[in-house]
Amino acid sequence: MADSAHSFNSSILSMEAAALSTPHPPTSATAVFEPSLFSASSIPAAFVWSDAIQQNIATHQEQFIEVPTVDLALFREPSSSQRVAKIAADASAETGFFHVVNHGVDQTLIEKVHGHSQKFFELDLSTKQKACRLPGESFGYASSFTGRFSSRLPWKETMSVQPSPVSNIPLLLEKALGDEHKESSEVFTEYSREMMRVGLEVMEVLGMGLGLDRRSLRRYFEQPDNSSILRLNYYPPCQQPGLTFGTGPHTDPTALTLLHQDNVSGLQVLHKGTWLTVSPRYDAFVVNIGDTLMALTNHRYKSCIHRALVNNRQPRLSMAFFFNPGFDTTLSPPEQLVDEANPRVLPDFTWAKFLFFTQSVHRSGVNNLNSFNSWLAAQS
Ligand SMILES: C=C1C[C@]23C[C@H]1CC[C@H]2[C@]1(C)CCC[C@@](C)(C(=O)O)[C@H]1[C@@H]3C(=O)O
Ligand SMILES: O=C(O)CCC(=O)C(=O)O
Ligand SMILES: [Fe+2]
Repeated sequence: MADSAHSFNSSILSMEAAALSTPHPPTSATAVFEPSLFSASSIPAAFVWSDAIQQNIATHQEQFIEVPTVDLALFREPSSSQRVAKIAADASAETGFFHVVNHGVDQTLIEKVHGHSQKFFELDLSTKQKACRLPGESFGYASSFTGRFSSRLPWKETMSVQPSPVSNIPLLLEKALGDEHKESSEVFTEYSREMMRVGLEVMEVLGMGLGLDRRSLRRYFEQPDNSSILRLNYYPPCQQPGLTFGTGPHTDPTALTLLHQDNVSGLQVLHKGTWLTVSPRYDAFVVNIGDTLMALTNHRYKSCIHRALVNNRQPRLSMAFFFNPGFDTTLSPPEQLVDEANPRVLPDFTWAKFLFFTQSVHRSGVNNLNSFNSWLAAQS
């Protein structure tokens, strides 16, 4: 169970929240994530993670992973599409992640998103808090989730926006912060549109990789009410980086994550029992299979266990686009993925229900689907 969680209060989910669970009240903030902390020689106890200490992350010899690469330009060539789909499928069935290149997203747009994200996080804390994630909401600015969780706080600030079905980007930037943030709002909107295009194309690759037709997975994500999330992550320097995590070990509950990291390393994935660093690659997106896609493929593809480390030298920025089906799309695997040898692992569910679970019942970690399955069983 979560240490504590706000109720999730989107209009779509609030009725369900009321019906399914008594939301936990927010705990009082145990530590304020303000700039003086970034140079403090010791960090507050609420940020200390025992698994970081046990695993000696401070002194551990860093190893790098050779990342499988999925080339979308080659996928578009009929003669090589099957070969590319196989690379993606093998990677997704093993560690649940790969790089995607030749994605067609303008490099200048990516640079602009980094620039506008940087500009946002460099604002005064009091200004950022004007776009604050309110109790019960899942969008807006949050520092370290103080209030939502009381221990194992992540060493990060985040800004989360929803590009569709109804975009809250102008509301969170222009309306909360002022007209001078209009350009940031436009850049994040355009980037989200591009991420949805790439997300759909990757779904085609992954569908074909299962031996199915191109639309077999893509069709779950095509409706205009898709509920993806753009989350900007900012990891300030930390003077005791071996005691904490920027983002703790977890799988993404979402369907597919398209992540772009700046040139500071920090992202690690668990590969065959070993934590390996994913070197930043500016021309590529890191694609993570999330729990929702694992469920939708009847566990053929595995959600990727990953985490982000912090360092004591420089801030790090990453942009995660969590690509999701519509809130109410029924997540029932394509029939070809279910047979006697591969019986259904999970019952049907909707992204709305799973999102509610991750925001109000369970704190996301490495075992989200099992916990969700038990919770669903207890509901019925
Ligand atoms: C639906 C979501 C919940 C989280 C944001 C998106 C997808 C990833 C989830 C998260 C990043 C997994 C690690 C823990 C978490 C609390 C975080 O550190 O941000 C998660 C997000 C969340 O619950 O807000
Ligand atoms: O910052 C990173 O590299 C990873 C972030 C992440 O895993 C997330 O936002 O879900
Ligand atoms: Fe993640």
